[in-house]
This record gives sequence, C-alpha cells and structure tokens, in this order.
Amino acid sequence: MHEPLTAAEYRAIASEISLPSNAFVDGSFRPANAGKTFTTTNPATGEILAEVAACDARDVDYAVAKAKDAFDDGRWRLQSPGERKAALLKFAKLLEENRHELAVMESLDSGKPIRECQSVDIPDTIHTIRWHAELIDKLYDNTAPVGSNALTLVVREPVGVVGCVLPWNFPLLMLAWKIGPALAAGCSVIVKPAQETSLTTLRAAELACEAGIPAGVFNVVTGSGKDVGEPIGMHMDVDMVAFTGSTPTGRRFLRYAADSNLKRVVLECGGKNPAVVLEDAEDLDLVAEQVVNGAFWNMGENCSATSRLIVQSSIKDELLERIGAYMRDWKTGDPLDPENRIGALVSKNHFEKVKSFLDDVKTENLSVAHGGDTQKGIFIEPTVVEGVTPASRLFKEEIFGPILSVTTFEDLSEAIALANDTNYGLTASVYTGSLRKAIRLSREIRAGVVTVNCFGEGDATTPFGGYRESGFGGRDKSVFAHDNYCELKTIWIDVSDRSVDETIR
Ligand SMILES: NC(=O)C1=CN([C@@H]2O[C@H](COP(=O)(O)OP(=O)(O)OC[C@H]3O[C@@H](n4cnc5c(N)ncnc54)[C@H](O)[C@@H]3O)[C@@H](O)[C@H]2O)C=CC1
Ligand code: BAL
Repeated sequence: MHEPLTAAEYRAIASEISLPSNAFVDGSFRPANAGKTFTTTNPATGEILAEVAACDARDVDYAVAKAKDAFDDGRWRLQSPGERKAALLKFAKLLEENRHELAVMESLDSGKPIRECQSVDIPDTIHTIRWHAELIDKLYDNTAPVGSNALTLVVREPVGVVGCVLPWNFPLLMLAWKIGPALAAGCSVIVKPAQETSLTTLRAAELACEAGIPAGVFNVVTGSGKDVGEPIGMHMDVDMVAFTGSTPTGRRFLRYAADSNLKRVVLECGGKNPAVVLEDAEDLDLVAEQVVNGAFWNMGENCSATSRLIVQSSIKDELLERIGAYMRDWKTGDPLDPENRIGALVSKNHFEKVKSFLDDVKTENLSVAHGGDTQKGIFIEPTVVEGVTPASRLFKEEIFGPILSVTTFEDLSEAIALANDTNYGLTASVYTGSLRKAIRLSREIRAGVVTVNCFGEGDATTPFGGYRESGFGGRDKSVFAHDNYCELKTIWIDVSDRSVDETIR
C-alpha cells in the first residue's frame, strides 16, 4: 500500500509541491494578526521553503475562543461516537491519498530521510488516527456497585479545549499521538507545531476539515514557544496541554498550569535510553542490527533512541565489530534519496549542540569505534564512542543525535545500576537468552517501555511514556491515552423506594 517511489519521483514532487504558510483557525487559513512571519528552511540544503505566520498571544486568544465555541455548542463532542469515527476515518483516508506529498513535505522541512517518512512517519500517523477512530464506538462507560437504592453511572466526557504542543522530530506522528485520542474523545484542539516543522501540521488540519471535522475543532497556531506556546500554557480557557519535547520546556508547562487554571498537563519528555546486552545474548547479529536501528533511526533525533550501549565486557569487541558491519548500510546524504538512512539534523543550532558531544570525545580522550564525520553541511555520520563512563556528559545528557556511547559491565547488578544511572526513564532494551534475566532486567529498569531482544516503541495498542523526568501525567497511545483526554463524571441516581420508610443514603 505504501510503495516507495524513486529519488527522481520524490524530487519531482518536491519541485511542484505547494506549501501552506498561514495559521489554520476555525476552518480556514489566516495570517498572524500582527502580519509577522518567520522563515522555514530545508535543513539539508539551506533553501528557504516558506514564510510561515509568526503568531502571538492575540492569535492564541482568537483560536482558543473559536475552539471553545466549537466545544460549547457541541458541534463535535455531541456527535455520536459513530459519527466522529466516520469523520476521523475519512481524515485518515485523505492522509493516505496524500501520503507522498506529506512524506516529501516532512522530509523537506525536517531533514528526515524520505525512506523513514514513507515507511514509518506517514503510515504510523494514518494508523494512529484510524486506531483511535475505531476505539470510540467500542468503549463502554461503567456503573458502580453501590447497591439497589441507587443507579450510578461513571461516564467519560471530553476534557474540553486541548493545547497540543509538538516537537520537530516526528511532526506528523506526534500530532497523531495527541489529536487521535483528543478528537476521538470529542475535544477541540489548538495545535502548536515546532517552529522548525510547521508545514505538515497545517496541511493535516486542512485535510481534517475536508474530511468533515467541523470548523473550530482542529486549529493550528504557528510561531515560537515564547509567543505561542506560553500563551497556550497560561490560557484560562485551555483545559489541558499535551506536550512532547524537552524536559526543561515540559517543566515550564507545569508552572504555567500552576500559575493559571490548573489545567491538566501530560508531558512526554526526554530520554537517555540504555540497551543492556548480556554475554548470553543468543544472536549477536540480531543484537547489532537492533542496536544500530535504535541508535540511528531518525538520526538519533528520537526521545526513545538507544543512546547508551551497556554491554558485558566479555562480548564488547565482538559486538562492536558486528555493529560496524551493520552501520555500513546506513548511508548519509540527500534525504530525498531513499537509499539514504541518515539525513540532515533539523537545524544549524541543533547540529552545533550534537557536534559539541563529539568535541567532548576529544577532550575526554575517548575512542571513536565507528563514524565521527561531520564534514557535510549539517549532516553527522553515525558514531559509536567507546570507554564512556557514568561521569561523562555523553553518558548523562540527552544528545538527540546519531551518537551511541559504549560502557561495559561485569555482572547483572552492575548492568542494572548503570541502566538506572540517569534522571530519565523512557525506554530501554535488554538482550539475553535467559528468560529469568530478561524478566528481572525488565522489572528492575525504571523505564516506561522495555523491549526484550529487540528495539521498539510498541504499537498503537501499547502505552508510551516515561518514568521520572521523562514524563508526567499520562501516556501516549493505547486506550490509556484516550483516558487522558476525558474527565470522569459520576452520576448518582436515587432509585430507592420512597413508599417504604427507608434511609436515603
Ligand atoms: N522528547 C522529545 O521527543 C524531544 C526532545 N527534544 C529535546 O529538546 C532539545 C531542544 O529541542 P527544542 O526544539 O528546543 O525542544 P523544546 O522542548 O524547547 O520544544 C518543544 C515544543 O515546545 C515549544 N516551546 C519551546 N519553548 C517554550 C516555552 N518557553 N513555552 C512554551 N512552549 C515552548 C517549542 O516551540 C516546541 O513546539 C533537543 O535537543 C532534544 O534533546 C526535542 C524535541 C523532541
Ligand atoms: N519517538 C516518538 C516520540 C518522540 O521521539 O518524541
């Protein structure tokens, strides 16, 4: 269904593509109130793609008012689950019909390899919208076991107006993780894409409207974190914020909520994710393949990226050799060429941040086992660094780039201690031939997702989110995400027989 095109075909789409640039509010595109714009560029070439509306607090006020009107008059939330499902399924169908255009737009705006956009970002986005659409007419509300004098209903109701504040690393997919359950639940949304990557979000809002999701329900306000993100966080009529991004910005949303209306906040933040490889791992080729995929998928610009390889010392050299062999398939270059698995980093600023970790390799006298080249514009070759200790910045800080650090251990207790030696707790993977050790590691590592003998983030049915500074307030994906966007209401109906003298409780 998602057949890949050739590089020439993708480039032809890129040369003809029409790029949205205005905010999308109440069913139509509109410039920023103050008429300001910011430039979005293709990070792989530096070419200017579009001048996008630089909105501010007044635009946020306008969009929130429209979203609140839509929520209050019930044009979406009061539709039956079956009707909302039908509109969301049509939205998914339109995304699918426009998948090549969306994949190219995503790649141009973010530097992501088209091969990933076409095989992961776009199909997973569509699947996420479909999955939440399909869920809503299969969920039953509850009654509580209160006895025969009352009937109690425990019902879910949509939380209200939701601000979705998004990162630049998976622009469409993170949009789907938030708006899939939010719209399915009957909420209205104000989406703030990252400034680096606004384009596909704007196009998605247009397609949602075409699919019959009523005006005012899905709004997009483009601009900076300060000018748009903060006013959303502080707004008295925004009932909830769903955020994916860095931990420092996540903290800000908790402060905004405390300083405004105590809005609900769900945060999906950073990670410093370990892959723990024991000497009894059954297939070191499979381990190498999975570790390479975990570390370098999306250039390591991924909150779940494997960034710390924690390997038993007896097999370190052999595993690194096999990792080197798999890395040969990971070619760096033009993101629109499906042969390339490593594209450009998202921006010059981000490139400088990632490159600073390579500078640490020199100052800390660490050894580069593979890669390390930064010579091509803002491209960084996948890199594996050996001999990293817990004291190193490479071990402690989220790099969000294609750099994998390697640390060795002698026994299981040391492996667990190293894996947990972080303030984060998003994902981890463990590789062992022993079921007992796999289960022990899975239970002892403090992370929201642990994969055994593979790397991954689960699928639409499984919750995604982190322990400690990786997350707060709820999970993305699965039926648990649906609950994030719902209030629980208790309705207590007295059915006691008043003809007899009975105490009414
Ligand atoms: N967990 C994840 O998926 C992500 C983690 N990151 C991490 O964060 C680092 C920095 O990347 P950034 O783009 O700066 O992430 P960020 O956390 O600052 O940005 C995420 C979103 O928050 C908004 N935002 C920024 N400052 C804000 C503020 N003061 N108030 C309200 N909203 C605000 C941004 O405009 C964007 O839409 C990366 O190097 C990476 O380590 C970045 C993106 C995604
Ligand atoms: N990998 C999906 C979640 C994230 O990177 O933010």
